[in-house]
Amino acid sequence: SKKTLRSNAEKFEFQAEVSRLMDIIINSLYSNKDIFLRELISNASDALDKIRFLALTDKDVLGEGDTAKLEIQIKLDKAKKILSIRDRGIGMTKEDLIKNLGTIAKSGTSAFVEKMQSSGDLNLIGQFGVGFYSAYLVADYIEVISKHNDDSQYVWESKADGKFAVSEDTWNEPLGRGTEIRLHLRDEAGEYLEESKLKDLVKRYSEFINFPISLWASKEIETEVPVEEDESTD
Ligand SMILES: COC(=O)c1c(O)cc(O)c(Cl)c1CCC(=O)Nc1cc(O)c(OC)cc1O
Repeated sequence: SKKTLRSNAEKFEFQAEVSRLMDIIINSLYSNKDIFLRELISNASDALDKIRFLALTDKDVLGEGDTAKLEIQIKLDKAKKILSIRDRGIGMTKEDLIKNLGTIAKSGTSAFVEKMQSSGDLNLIGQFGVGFYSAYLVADYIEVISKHNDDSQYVWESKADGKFAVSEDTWNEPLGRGTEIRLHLRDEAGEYLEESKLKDLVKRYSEFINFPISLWASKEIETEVPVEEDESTD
């Protein structure tokens, strides 16, 4: 659901081409919205490939314990209507977040936008390196939390309204290393919080992925907090 961007965050404008792409995606009548998960799993896999390649020459980059587990975790939070895709890939520094997710469109972006405009076909979005933005097919507010070995943890956020914000992450659980894409789903995208649907999609899109993908549904325990009686102040 829509949120206001964090007040103390550094705010940026999307590069025009990227902004145009996002508008096309959001207004497209493209019906196969499932592709967003294929794109995010593919990005996670690419980021895991990058850190695994670096680890071939420098074992230390992997860290120890959980950060050494090269895997993808998908979490459903029905209460908050948030679908998260987390990987322990190479992650992004603050500069990477700003560059990769908003200011510098990859060369293919305008080519893809032209093609997409006429064909209406979003299916090839991944070939142009801008598959991330397909997540706006199902989410109206996205947070990207990332931790790279060379920087502290940052949060990128945007409602695809022309701007995005980046702030140092002092409130989320530390990732150790990698990226978590937190999709605040649109009201009409509730199907992506159903385990059966996600199991089916993960099976379909993980066929050629070389890393384990686990699916978690967070059980929101409804705790009743007794409303405190007003203390009678005499
Ligand atoms: C390093 O990639 C990531 O951290 C990552 C991830 O682990 C999962 C994801 O869903 C996404 Cl979107 C990312 C970021 C991937 C990305 O955007 N890469 C990228 C790299 C570039 O060099 C670039 O040049 C402008 C643009 C990019 O989008």
